Amino acid sequence: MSRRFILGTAGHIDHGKSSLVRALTNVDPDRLPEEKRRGMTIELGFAHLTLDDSAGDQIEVGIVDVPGHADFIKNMVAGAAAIDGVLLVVAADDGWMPQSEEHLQILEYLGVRRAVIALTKADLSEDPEFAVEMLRDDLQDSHFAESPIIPVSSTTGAGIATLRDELVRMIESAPLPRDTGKPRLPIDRAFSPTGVGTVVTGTLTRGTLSVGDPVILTPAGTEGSIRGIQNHNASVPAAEASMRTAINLSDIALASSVGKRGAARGQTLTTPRFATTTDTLDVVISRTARHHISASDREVKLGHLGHVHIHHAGSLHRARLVLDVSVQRQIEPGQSAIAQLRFNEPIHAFAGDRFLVRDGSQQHTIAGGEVLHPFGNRRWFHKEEYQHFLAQRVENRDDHGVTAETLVETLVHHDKIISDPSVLDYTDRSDAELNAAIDALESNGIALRTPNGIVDQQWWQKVAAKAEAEVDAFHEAKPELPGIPVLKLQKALGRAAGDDRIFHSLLRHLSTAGIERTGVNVHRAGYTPQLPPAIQPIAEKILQQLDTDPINPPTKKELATAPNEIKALSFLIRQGNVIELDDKCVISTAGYAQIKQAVVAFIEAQGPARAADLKTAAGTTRKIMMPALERLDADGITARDGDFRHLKAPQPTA
Ligand SMILES: Nc1nc2c(ncn2[C@@H]2O[C@H](COP(=O)(O)OP(=O)(O)OP(=O)(O)O)[C@@H](O)[C@H]2O)c(=O)[nH]1
Repeated sequence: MSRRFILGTAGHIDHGKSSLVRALTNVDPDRLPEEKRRGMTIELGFAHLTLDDSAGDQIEVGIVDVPGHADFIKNMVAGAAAIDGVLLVVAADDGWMPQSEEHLQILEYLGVRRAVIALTKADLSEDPEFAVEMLRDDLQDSHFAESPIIPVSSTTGAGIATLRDELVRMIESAPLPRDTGKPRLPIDRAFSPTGVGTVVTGTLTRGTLSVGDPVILTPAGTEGSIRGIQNHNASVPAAEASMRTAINLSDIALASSVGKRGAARGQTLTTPRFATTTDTLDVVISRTARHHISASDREVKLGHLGHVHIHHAGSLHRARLVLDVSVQRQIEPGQSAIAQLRFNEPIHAFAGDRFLVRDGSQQHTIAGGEVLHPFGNRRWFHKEEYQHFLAQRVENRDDHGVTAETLVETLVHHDKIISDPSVLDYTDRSDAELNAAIDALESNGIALRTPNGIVDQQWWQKVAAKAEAEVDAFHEAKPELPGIPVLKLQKALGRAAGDDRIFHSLLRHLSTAGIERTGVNVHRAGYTPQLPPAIQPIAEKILQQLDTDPINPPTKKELATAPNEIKALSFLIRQGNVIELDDKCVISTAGYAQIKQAVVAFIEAQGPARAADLKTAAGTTRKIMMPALERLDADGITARDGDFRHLKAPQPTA
């Protein structure tokens, strides 16, 4: 299989980027009539180059030619957001210019780490070697300080072969494209050729998209599916990570015809699993301390509550910058800071995404950043624990953002419960990487998988121990009750029980410690309620009083008024020794049986009867008979028909 690489171009206007791409590929990347007329690149241009690697295999290079003019920085960022390496172009006759510097800073901010520098128009330079030396100075204190500098001329063809060799070397030294299985395609162009529907183009940064896949445009939230895929003008069944591709969409129109819900640059195409948007990003922001930084750029303030423009994955958003003012109110050149970006509109972002910060007037590129947590919490941002959570993320990063283990560990430490592990979907880490991280954290005693989420293991054990202690304390304090009511236990456990699904997991976990739930109560397995010794005689006395004249028992009030008497009577009712007829009357089981027998005998002999006749037959009072009959109805012995009760026919057994 041939290797793929997305190469961006960068450099000051008229330094010869487009000519160089043409010399390398024989494709003219300036495709707009206006570009031809004005002789400069406005939109992103795309070309395709096939190189041979050192083993003779092919490398498919997608070239994104970005505009050099200062007015078109937005387009430049859209192109640079998805590139694997850069061809930085500097004209030998002009040297390092403002957009050479700005592009270099943008590339650094966006995390581009591989470059070949082309010193173009070498034919116009009297001393190309001196020009190379000067350029080396300009690149000092940048990530590209050691990158190869190749003098070339697109006019004479000099140096082009060497440049190709250097490009191959750079590509071979780069890691293979990563596939996290999380497809995202930031759209750089959207158009609607007659008879074909909507076509979008872009670089699929991760994952795979296949013909027929359901897709969603984010942040618009418009659903559709993939009708066709092209790569370098040929139809393919699927697009893979790091592939420049054109996708023909079903059910998604162009933005111009359906307002903001349609396809346009700035939207990202993804699958429904990854379509959640956010309006608050927790980030780390850095400002360069380059020696070339201009005085006017240096003076731009980047402070707490300032308005900034954020370029991210080809889209541009306004945001409010929030800093932890206990640490700093400003980010000066050369400084980094944890910050929160608050947007007024939804944005689609993953942890690990890079972005560019430009000032409110869009005149200056002032900083770059990386997303630490895509679902920031505005209320918590200033809290110490939250700052700690973010600081840990800053410290444990690699080229793809926060490491998988830190992503999980910091989240369980801070939240204690990840009840919705799908937040981990929004990271530049595959499911396999995240699962391996969770396994490692489980074996280190840090996290624990429960059926309903991932929890902080130590905290979970503490909560489980507290729950056990609550159950035992309840049995001890109220041995006559079957167990602690669920709601009471939930309240005692606070946050742990706030999420019903997690509380459910906790109860399941507790079953291994011999704790069970029956109905609304949680208790030790096999627990039998019993009255405290001091109350037992009271219960016996109540039973005696009820047995004296079983069908004409004393009322509840007559039986129990003192707290211990009430406790004893409630216990007898719960245990089934005494039947509660209504809120005033109780009766012994023997008394109820007598009434039942009298009612059944009377109706069998006389047919359906009125309550008054049944009361006389049973020899009790109306006060007892009325609720007793309702109870007999409920028990399926009798049934009511107007003023009459008849016996309920026994239900056929199945
Ligand atoms: N002599 C000479 N002229 C060159 C060379 N490369 C480019 N040019 C000329 O320089 C001018 C600008 O070249 P482009 O390739 O359009 O420059 P660009 O960097 O793509 O410009 P933008 O895309 O608008 O930023 C054109 O007139 C080219 O003919 C070269 O190697 N030698």
